[in-house]
Amino acid sequence: MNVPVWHLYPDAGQLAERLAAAIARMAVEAIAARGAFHLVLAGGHTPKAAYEVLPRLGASWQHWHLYYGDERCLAPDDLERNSRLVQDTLLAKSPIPTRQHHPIPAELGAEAAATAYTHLLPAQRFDLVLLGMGEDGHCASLFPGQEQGFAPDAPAVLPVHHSPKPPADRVSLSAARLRQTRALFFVITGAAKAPAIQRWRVGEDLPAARVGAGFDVWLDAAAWGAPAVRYET
Ligand SMILES: O=C1O[C@H](COP(=O)(O)O)[C@@H](O)[C@H](O)[C@H]1O
Repeated sequence: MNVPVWHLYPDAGQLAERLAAAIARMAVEAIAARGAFHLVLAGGHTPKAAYEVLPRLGASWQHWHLYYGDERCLAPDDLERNSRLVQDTLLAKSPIPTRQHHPIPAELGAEAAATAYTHLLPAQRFDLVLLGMGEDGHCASLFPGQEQGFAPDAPAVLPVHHSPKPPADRVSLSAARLRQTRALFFVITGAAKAPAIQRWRVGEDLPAARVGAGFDVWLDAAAWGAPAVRYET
């Protein structure tokens, strides 16, 4: 399967509500079936609205385990850290045990953090991976032209240097590890992402397209950029 399943919402607010409800539902199902919910969180600013809604809809928080698809090599409390956004939204209002929140220790530097996170990741596949997408089509910290993250023998976690988007030093899960999951949702909103979505739709080999092949893309009308055929209800 090379194409994703596109899910269109009229606006970012409705998308966030529906996404949070879907995550909460998947958590209930995973906990009932396997006793735990292993969720990989997206970085960037796009998922903020869903992270703010989720505490109202989620339950059985003691069984949630949180991981990250990527992190920026900044101090732990830096406002540009992906984990800082999660701390200020989802974690501020949901009692997920601290020991089950697994930020990437990117403050150690890219190499040391990648090694530490490799040992910390669960052996089994994730229940759900959330990913955003940059205007250049990158996802997690897998940027166009940086092939290491897509190699068949890539490690699960990679140090990333010379990122075209600041900061230059980052840590990212590889494409193969991100795809070891029961479900993967891209979350993409805003008109600035429309050109990359258009490139994805016509088959360009963007990092997001490579990771997302066969999975789901949730997007608002602005990111879709063209008249919608049908919105999700
Ligand atoms: O640098 C990154 O950018 C993308 C997109 O971020 P957004 O602010 O436009 O939502 C993000 O998905 C990635 O995880 C992040 O580290």
